[in-house]
Amino acid sequence: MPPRQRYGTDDHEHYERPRRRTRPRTKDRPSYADAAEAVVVTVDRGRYTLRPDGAGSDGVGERVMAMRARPLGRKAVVVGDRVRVVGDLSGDDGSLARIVEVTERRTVLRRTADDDDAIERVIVANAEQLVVVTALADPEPRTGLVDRALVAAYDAGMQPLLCLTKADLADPDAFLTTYRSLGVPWVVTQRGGDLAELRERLAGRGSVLLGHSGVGKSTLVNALVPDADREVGHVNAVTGRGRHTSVSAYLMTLPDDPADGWIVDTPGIRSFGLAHVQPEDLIEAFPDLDEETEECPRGCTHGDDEPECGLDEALEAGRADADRVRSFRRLLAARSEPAW
Ligand SMILES: Nc1nc2c(ncn2[C@@H]2O[C@H](COP(=O)(O)OP(=O)(O)OP(=O)(O)O)[C@@H](O)[C@H]2O)c(=O)[nH]1
Ligand SMILES: [Zn+2]
Repeated sequence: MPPRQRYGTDDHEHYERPRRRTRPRTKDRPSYADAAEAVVVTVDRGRYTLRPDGAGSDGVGERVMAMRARPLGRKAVVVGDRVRVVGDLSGDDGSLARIVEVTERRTVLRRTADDDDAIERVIVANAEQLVVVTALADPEPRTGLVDRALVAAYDAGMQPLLCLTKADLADPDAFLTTYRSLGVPWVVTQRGGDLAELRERLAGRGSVLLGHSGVGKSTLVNALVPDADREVGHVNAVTGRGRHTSVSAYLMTLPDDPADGWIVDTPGIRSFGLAHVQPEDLIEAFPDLDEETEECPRGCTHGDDEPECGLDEALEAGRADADRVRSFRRLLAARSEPAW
């Protein structure tokens, strides 16, 4: 019986029992049956900003501050997590709700420990797509960085999307040659151009936008979510911290998308360690190549310095495309390049 009904008006017996016998037994522990569901919008030093399902309706705020409750133990709570929450959901100043449960994650985008940060971290949960924002010029695109972002996407089980900005300054063809054989989808954007194609790619799903300073990521975010600055500003006002100083990832629902798509901006993510990514995990993103590695010697990394790699046999036998194998091996090598 749900706990709510234990205190129902029909339950006379419950109150007539001697007091001692009503001592809570294990099965009477709170089950949080009336907890609300919410998504984690941003995380800032132990404080979580949530958007509850049904936000904006009776007594339910658009943005609710919360802390973690004891039942969570040490489990991390990250941006994009679906959580169950109890307590004050009004979102009023000074109110604080409690997160009692984190729903199982569909994807996890993580980064390995790096110089600035000794802990391996999950950056975003439940996103399906990683949008790698790269300028075609000013700054010049850097293949190594794009490759590293792709490795992170494939490892996370996310679909990559190349978003090539500043197409008014340079032609995308030369750059795209590098990615054609991997089959990475792409869109181009330019100053004054419309974002219809990008919006279509973002509709109805969760996407993380990753890009280096100056590539035009903020310009895109502001066009997609005209309220973006105000939203992030509001969170920092509540937490008492300056704008864009401490928030490293921030989730926004797309206002023009009836299918409830959302994006996560990552203004604070400056490095992206990939040491945790194993060749076996990466090659799974390329089933045709994966199949060719079944006979590889134990521990084969599938790199071009491996003496008996199945990928080389597949090339010799004409079963694999040389450009595709070369590109896959370039991604493998990008794991250990410095910085993202
Ligand atoms: N020519 C051209 N310039 C653009 C385009 N998109 C953005 N810019 C310019 O590029 C510069 C950087 O854009 P931002 O949107 O601030 O880039 P960002 O990636 O968010 O960089 P940070 O704010 O430093 O993190 C700005 O001067 C923009 O006006 C574009 O499509 N074409
Ligand atoms: Zn191999």
